[in-house]
Amino acid sequence: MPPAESGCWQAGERTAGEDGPREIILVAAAALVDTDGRVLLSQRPEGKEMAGLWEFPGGKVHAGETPEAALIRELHEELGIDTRESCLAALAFASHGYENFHLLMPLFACRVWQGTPEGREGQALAWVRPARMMDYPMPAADLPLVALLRDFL
Ligand SMILES: Nc1nc2c([nH]c(=O)n2[C@@H]2O[C@H](COP(=O)(O)OP(=O)(O)OP(=O)(O)O)[C@@H](O)[C@H]2O)c(=O)[nH]1
Repeated sequence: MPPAESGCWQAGERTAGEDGPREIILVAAAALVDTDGRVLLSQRPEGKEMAGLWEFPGGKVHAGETPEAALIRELHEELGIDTRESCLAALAFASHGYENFHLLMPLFACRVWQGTPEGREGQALAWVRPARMMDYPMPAADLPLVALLRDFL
């Protein structure tokens, strides 16, 4: 198929970076996968930006932190579970321009952790098969990752 007729070409008439540079925010996220192949999604609580949307657990990487260390810290803080760097497998990344910032988000698969995930910050949790993730509204950055999870998991 000629490039000009393919979906990605049609979807993006604007050139990336047209609006000038935006701050790049580095966020590390996890696809926690259970023994049935379901992935844990966490609902963003009221009062936060993008409240109500379902996302992969994780959060911003602090200065001086590696993405893996940030993710281990966030999983403990948000869900009360413990995992190790050796249990994190780099799976994919999202690179997405939001209005106020550009999100760069490595996504790690994790199948081994200690503890039972619970919404320590009051957030709802759901174990979801990748094929059913379209039933859960997610941030725009995550949509390409959902397609990858369907293929990889
Ligand atoms: N954890 C996570 N964040 C995501 C995903 N997709 C996505 O666009 N984001 C965005 O990444 C940004 C950083 O996430 P965060 O959880 O640390 O941010 P936050 O708003 O809670 O900020 P805070 O840590 O200052 O409270 C948010 O704007 C969030 O919406 C995702 O799948 N997981």
